[in-house]
Amino acid sequence: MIMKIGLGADHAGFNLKADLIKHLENKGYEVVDYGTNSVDRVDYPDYGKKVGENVAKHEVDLGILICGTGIGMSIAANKVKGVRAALIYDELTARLAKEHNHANVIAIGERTTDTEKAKLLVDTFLNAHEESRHNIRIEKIAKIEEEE
Ligand SMILES: O=C(CO)[C@H](O)[C@H](O)[C@H](O)COP(=O)(O)O
Repeated sequence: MIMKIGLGADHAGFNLKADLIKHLENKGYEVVDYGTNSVDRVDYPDYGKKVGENVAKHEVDLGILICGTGIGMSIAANKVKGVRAALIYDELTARLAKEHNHANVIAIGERTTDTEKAKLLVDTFLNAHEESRHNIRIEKIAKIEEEE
């Protein structure tokens, strides 16, 4: 089955989002663009929430969020129950976000990561596999949500 990936960005991530959408479509992924649709100033929590909710509802298999640094987007998306959003900034964090943290959302900074590197990080994340030895930790994260 073709993997469906939801992307969201604020104004500071709009251009990188467009580049990543083209990259993912060229690779055969189904892409859902949750905005924003221009470089007009918007608020990143609106897009972090939107993508996070669609990942949590399984409308898409994975989410990719882009803002200036990726930090705000990862904070916002992690407020949605069921989301494990990881800020990735090099090949190691891209790979371990999948292997160790079973991330279902990744966040990248357009102001901190150039386009070619961002494509490499996304590919690294997508090609990595969740390691089952970390299941107990993922379950403990889910339990924190139940305690709220
Ligand atoms: O990086 C971000 C949050 O972590 C966002 O892109 C913010 O919008 C950015 O930090 C500030 O953007 P602005 O263009 O200076 O308003």
